Amino acid sequence: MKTHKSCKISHTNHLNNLDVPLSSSKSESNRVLILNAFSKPQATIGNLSDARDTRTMQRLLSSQEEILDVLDAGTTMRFLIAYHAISQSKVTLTGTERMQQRPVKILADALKVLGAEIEYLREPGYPPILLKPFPGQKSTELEIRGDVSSQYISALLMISPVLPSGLTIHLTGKIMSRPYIEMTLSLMAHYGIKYDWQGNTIRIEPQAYKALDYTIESDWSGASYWFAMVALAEKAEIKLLNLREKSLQGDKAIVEVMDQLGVSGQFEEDGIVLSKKEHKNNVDIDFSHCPDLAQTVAVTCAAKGIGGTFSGLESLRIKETDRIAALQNELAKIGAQLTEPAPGEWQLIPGTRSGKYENLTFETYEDHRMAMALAPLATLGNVTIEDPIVVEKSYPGFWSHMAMAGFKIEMQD
Ligand SMILES: O=C(O)C1=C[C@@H](OP(=O)(O)O)[C@@H](O)[C@H](O)C1
Ligand SMILES: C=C(OP(=O)(O)O)C(=O)O
Repeated sequence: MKTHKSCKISHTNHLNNLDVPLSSSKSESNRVLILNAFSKPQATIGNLSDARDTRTMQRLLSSQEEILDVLDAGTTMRFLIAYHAISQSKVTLTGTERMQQRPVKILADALKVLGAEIEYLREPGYPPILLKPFPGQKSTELEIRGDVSSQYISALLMISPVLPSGLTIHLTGKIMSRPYIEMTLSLMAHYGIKYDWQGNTIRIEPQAYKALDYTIESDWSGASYWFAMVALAEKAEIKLLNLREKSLQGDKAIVEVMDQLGVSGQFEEDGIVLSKKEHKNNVDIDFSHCPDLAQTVAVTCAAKGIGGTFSGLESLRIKETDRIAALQNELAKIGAQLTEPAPGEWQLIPGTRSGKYENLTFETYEDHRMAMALAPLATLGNVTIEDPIVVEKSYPGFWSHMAMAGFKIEMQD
């Protein structure tokens, strides 16, 4: 997709008889690429994601360069730090300006306990980061906080079986984004790895990855924007393809969340059919284990006039942008407020401007999820989304799928 200044989406409030193909999961894809890199021979991966973050992971895993640029891909950065920390190569990992503000110290400190030699090239605790050839394993056990990013834990888990003495990881504090840790372990199990998870301790013995073909499911985070469109449209019945009732992705939680916001989901063999139903007037949602759904849900509540009590939003400040600040700014344009009356407790106050909109323009803060969470407002009026190319990070087909759904999409320079 070419870079355009903005994208105008013309108002459409009926979405009918549509099969949405979606992108496949970038979280599953990025893990399977790392696991495949550790396996001999490699497995065949079906339905690998077309997300830029996945394409970047694939490209960098086969690169011989000394400086690897992950762009704005957080999982790619965190997984590759662990991968290269225990390799015999000398590699620098860098990324966009924002990526250089996303913390990696907790992961790097854990890798140093293992014996890795790591240097920060600019700001201590942040990329760019230099990973020297691994001198050998110094420890078989480490402690790591579970309340900042699960990506650090997934990164350590995936290298554990190939460490000469395996690894015991003690998780401390609250465990956030837990389904992503479970996804990592389930995919490792698919590759033949045995693990033992008791309480807050995970033990993985040294063992070989065995390639087994795998087909990646559609992306539930990307699906959430379609749930939002159904919640907000006047009439809607659509099918989202290749989503399974038994999923490795925690963002499948969108089915239960949107059930309260007026969307009924019925699983079929090849996906899930969404239709409209009654909604609640107030909801109480904890996003600790599905942080990527927060923007979709906040925008949907704001536009439907539903009050929200939200928790588990801590990690939103260290993602592609400060997602709390970005939401506060953009929700204000539809008269809604996101406030924090007590630490960690958030209130979504829909305000007076829910209903139909005139022309509204939204900024996206270099964050794909801001663009895709705000786009469903086109069911209520004409909407302009700035910097539409941001969606490429996880869902490059998003605008063309919206066009398929009947929205008139005009890219503007
Ligand atoms: O492991 C993963 O694939 C991800 C974990 C989550 O991050 P945190 O664990 O930092 O919350 C999520 O927000 C991100 O989009 C993808
Ligand atoms: C936070 C996200 O991704 P990452 O951390 O991999 O950049 C996301 O996709 O919303």
